[in-house]
Amino acid sequence: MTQLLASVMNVAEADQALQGGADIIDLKNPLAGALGALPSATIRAVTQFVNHRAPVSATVGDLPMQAEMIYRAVAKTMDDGVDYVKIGFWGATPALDCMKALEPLTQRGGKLIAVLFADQQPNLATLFEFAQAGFTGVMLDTANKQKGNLTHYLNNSELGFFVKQTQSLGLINGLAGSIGLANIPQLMILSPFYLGFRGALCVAQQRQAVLQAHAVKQIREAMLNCKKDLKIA
Ligand SMILES: O=C[C@H](O)COP(=O)(O)O
Repeated sequence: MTQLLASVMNVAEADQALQGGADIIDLKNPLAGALGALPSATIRAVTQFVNHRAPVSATVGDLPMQAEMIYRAVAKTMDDGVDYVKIGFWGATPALDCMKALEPLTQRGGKLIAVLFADQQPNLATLFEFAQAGFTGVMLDTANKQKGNLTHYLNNSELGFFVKQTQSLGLINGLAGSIGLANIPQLMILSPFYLGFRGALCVAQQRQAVLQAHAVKQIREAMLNCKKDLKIA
């Protein structure tokens, strides 16, 4: 079953996300960009609060593709005790030096998820390089949250290729990028490992507003209903 990843910014929102049925709690500061990082203290507090009821991931910030800086941010976030660390690989071609620099951390057991941006024409033929560097997964998101959602940039055949390709490489995959209820049927057909949400879970669908349990529940139910429909078909 495709999992529901909910991006939260504090303990209260993590509580709402769990009450609504989120499968993965993702820590992110939506006030600081697409992959805004939260302070260590918040990451630790939420991880402690979740207490293994769900896996926890955290983003390292909208960092430039500088290997040393990314290495330090990922190592620090791993030390905060999360299960997965999400790292943005901006631009069309993923920075090989950054990928390589993170290899010692994947060898130490770090579960890293690369985030590629659908609105930056990502080269989906390079996914095997993430597998080679020991990454646990790759997800698609959008960098510009004002300009359309994931499905505006990649059609279902491209998204399906991404899901299949990651699966065949043994990578988990995720689809996100200003998606909401209306996109669920189209994306569930692809059976991704998870769908990621923030804006759709918040008051007035504004990603910088407060996340609410009932919105998480609505998304959860829509995903479950799609799964049932797929089984019947
Ligand atoms: O990781 C998933 C994201 O937090 C999605 O955020 P968004 O739905 O506001 O684009």
